Amino acid sequence: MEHFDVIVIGGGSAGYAAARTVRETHQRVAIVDNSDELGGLCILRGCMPSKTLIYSAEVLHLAQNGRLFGLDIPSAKVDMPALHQRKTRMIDDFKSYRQEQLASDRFTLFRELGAFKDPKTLKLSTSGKEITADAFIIATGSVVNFPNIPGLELPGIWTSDDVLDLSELPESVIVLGGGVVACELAQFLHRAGSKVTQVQRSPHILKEESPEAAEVVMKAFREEGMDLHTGTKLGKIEKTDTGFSVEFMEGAESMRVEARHLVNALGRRPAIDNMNLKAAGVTLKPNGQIQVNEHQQTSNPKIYAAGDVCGPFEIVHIAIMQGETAARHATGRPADPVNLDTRTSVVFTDPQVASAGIPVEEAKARGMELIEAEYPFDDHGKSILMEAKHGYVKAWAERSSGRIVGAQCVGKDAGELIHALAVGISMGATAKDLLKVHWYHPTLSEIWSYPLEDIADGVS
Ligand SMILES: Cc1cc2nc3c(=O)[nH]c(=O)nc-3n(C[C@H](O)[C@H](O)[C@H](O)COP(=O)(O)OP(=O)(O)OC[C@H]3O[C@@H](n4cnc5c(N)ncnc54)[C@H](O)[C@@H]3O)c2cc1C
Ligand SMILES: NC(=O)c1ccc[n+]([C@@H]2O[C@H](COP(=O)([O-])OP(=O)(O)OC[C@H]3O[C@@H](n4cnc5c(N)ncnc54)[C@H](O)[C@@H]3O)[C@@H](O)[C@H]2O)c1
Repeated sequence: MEHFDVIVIGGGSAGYAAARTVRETHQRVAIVDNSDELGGLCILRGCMPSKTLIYSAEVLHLAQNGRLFGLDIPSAKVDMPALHQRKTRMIDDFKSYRQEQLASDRFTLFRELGAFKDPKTLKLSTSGKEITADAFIIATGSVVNFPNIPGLELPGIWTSDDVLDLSELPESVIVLGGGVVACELAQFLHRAGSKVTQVQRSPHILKEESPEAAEVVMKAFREEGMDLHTGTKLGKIEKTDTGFSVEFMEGAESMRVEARHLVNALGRRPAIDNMNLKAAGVTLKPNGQIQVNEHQQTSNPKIYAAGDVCGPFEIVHIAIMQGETAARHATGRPADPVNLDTRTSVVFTDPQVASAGIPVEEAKARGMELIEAEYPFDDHGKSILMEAKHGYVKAWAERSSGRIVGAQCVGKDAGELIHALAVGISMGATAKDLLKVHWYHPTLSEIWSYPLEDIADGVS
């Protein structure tokens, strides 16, 4: 039986980071991955293809609104085959680099599904081979969830994978859900030229974000002409002669919408099917993700987990950090737990929603006494001249010290802008510290100086 120092199950962002980190000190590292194509979700069907398409749609949107900037652009429209080709070219490049890394002789790569036979043995699905290790790192990611909604199992319903691989423009699409995937892809489809209807259960989209932030995005979506329904309860989905219909309640009103295509963007669940985790002594959280401690150890201390399979955030840089922590701990090295108090997140809608640090409500619930300050983009020189007036920046700090504990930016390029505050939060900076920065004029970034000044003035 082949024995390894560490076996990593799953070769996506978390798994590759873990394997690379183990390999710094140990020779015998196996990666087990059963995908048809290596590379992981982020590169193949997640972050990179979606952001490639979303950026093109943003350029198109600007061109179509050329009049706002004093430009006469007679017509601008999407060329779906060209868009698809561009995306494919980019992803081919990113994935071939990752595939080379995974297939290099630094690792032993098994292209099979791994399932535990017992806490120390992994059985491979195709060859039937059994392999053992001193430690395991589970990084198998997530799969699209299909909640129990009548008709959701019908053939032809799309997931994000299908939207990201479109080479023709769909005439009309219903997008179910109001999470990050639903919002990013619904706006992309709308801007590309499809007639989009989005149906969300909660009263506001992006329920992980503040209602104030979601409100800005909802307003922008509606102003752009998207048909957005919130506060709904889904009924049944049916096939029609031309596509699909969805029945739902919106408040007390019974609604029915139709379109040629339907996208299930109702969330993802951990990819743990057929892994026999019970035999390995690995327990799950109530939401189905693998339970881990601060060093990413599962209920079996020799088995770790990292990435979407354990959460709590399905975000690629967190998956990488968790993979590195797991690998360092598994190989007996000092391993800093991932500090979620300095986390960042970005939703790539337009306007974008970006956050850093501890969310304001969470900070208050922990008993922190805060000073909060915000400033709107519609009163800021650079955003006004860029016609980017949706949204605001907001920061909050400990009242006693002025140390910034969190920040949010909703607006154009918020995902870039948030990093100025993310650096400060990660380094424990106060508002006064951040006011030493030479905030260049006129930039979008200099808008941060206004709430920072208010906070610095208010420190008790
Ligand atoms: C449409 C979309 C857009 C996204 N955009 C962003 C973004 O902009 N920014 C961001 O931070 N995050 C984004 N994400 C989330 C991000 O892609 C994930 O958080 C990240 O890729 C998870 O990495 P992972 O290593 O945990 O899992 P994955 O990359 O999914 O890797 C898991 C690997 O394990 C393999 N595997 C599964 N089960 C087994 C088994 N039993 N045996 C062997 N191998 C197995 C799989 O085949 C896969 O290769 C997006 C997600 C989606 C769906
Ligand atoms: N920009 C980014 O960083 C980015 C982009 C895309 C995805 N992601 C990550 O991927 C993960 C998955 O995103 P997602 O949007 O697929 O999932 P999600 O969990 O964020 O959203 C799921 C949506 O489906 C709705 N829903 C679920 N079950 C339902 C039901 N039975 N009836 C009606 N509505 C229901 C929820 O209300 C929610 O609006 C997220 O956690 C996110 O972190 C990140």
